[in-house]
Amino acid sequence: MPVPILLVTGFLGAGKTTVVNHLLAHAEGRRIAAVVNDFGAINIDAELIAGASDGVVSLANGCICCSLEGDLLRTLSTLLRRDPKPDYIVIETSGVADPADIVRNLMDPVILREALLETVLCVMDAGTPPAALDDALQRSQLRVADIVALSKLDLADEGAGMRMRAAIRAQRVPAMVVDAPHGAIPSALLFPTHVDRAPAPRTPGPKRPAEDRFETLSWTSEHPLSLPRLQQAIARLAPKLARAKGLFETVEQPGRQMVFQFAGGRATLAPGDAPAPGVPRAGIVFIAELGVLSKAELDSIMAACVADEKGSEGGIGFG
Ligand SMILES: Nc1nc2c(ncn2[C@@H]2O[C@H](COP(=O)(O)OP(=O)(O)OP(=O)(O)O)[C@@H](O)[C@H]2O)c(=O)[nH]1
Repeated sequence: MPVPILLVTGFLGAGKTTVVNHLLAHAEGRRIAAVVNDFGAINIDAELIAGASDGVVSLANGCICCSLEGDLLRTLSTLLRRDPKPDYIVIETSGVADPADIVRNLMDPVILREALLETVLCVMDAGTPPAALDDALQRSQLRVADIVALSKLDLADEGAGMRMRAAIRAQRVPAMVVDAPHGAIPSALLFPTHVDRAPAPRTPGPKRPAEDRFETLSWTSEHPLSLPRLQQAIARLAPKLARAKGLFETVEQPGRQMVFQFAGGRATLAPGDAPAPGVPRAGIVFIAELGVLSKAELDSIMAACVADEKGSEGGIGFG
């Protein structure tokens, strides 16, 4: 029987990695291989998921819906030659990927013989303003979904879940909508329980012209970062950012890696795993609309996080 594929899509910072991590942490004996695509040069997602599973393949520095489509197909072929074969394959797209193109790529005859797209899951921040669903990329991510998972309901106001459901219905998306508190979705919804049931092949829609709308800027340092100075830097950068995430040591707690996330205008900091040998002590990926943030401006703002001079107080608070 073909190996079922779960494709996880959703806008920048929606909560895709959180869903995949939850799924891998609750695999209950299933062999789940994960393919993770970050379109920046540093694949932070792969590092965040690596702790939860051995079978993570990272595709970075490009998008699997366009520039890395060949890499995706090669990766899938390699996974399918593994002995034992994975029971399921999860593909997490980057937040800027158009899943319709990936669905088309998965129709490759070599892949189709051994693996079939079973479910497309679109993760959606429940606090997203309904008007954002008019955006072509977000619409495309919703349109191919079989299931829409509402994330971050705990952060949104009371009516947000209802409003989002109504906005999704208004887009005539036929998907089932479920809540995904901190990434939790019943795995029975995502993977078939009767493995002898082959999913039906899909008909991919017409190809959309590629649109370069976002760019990623990576910043690394061999020094730990000062937390108050980082707060000031993020406060300056926030109006220009669509998303940022990174791993670094801090001056305050050297030898311990912190996970930094900036999504939906909210910054958070959490303790991470021990730093991997050979990686820079700080690595952060910043995603902005094209032309909004230059590397020179980013470098000069971020340099202050490791500089010697004393910074002033005040900055963005970490949630
Ligand atoms: N409070 C809360 N935070 C959440 C929830 N789901 C995700 N997050 C947080 O949202 C931020 C972004 O989540 P990710 O899972 O990294 O988002 P993503 O869609 O993989 O991001 P990209 O791959 O960069 O597009 C992280 O700080 C998560 O911890 C949730 O249900 N509740």
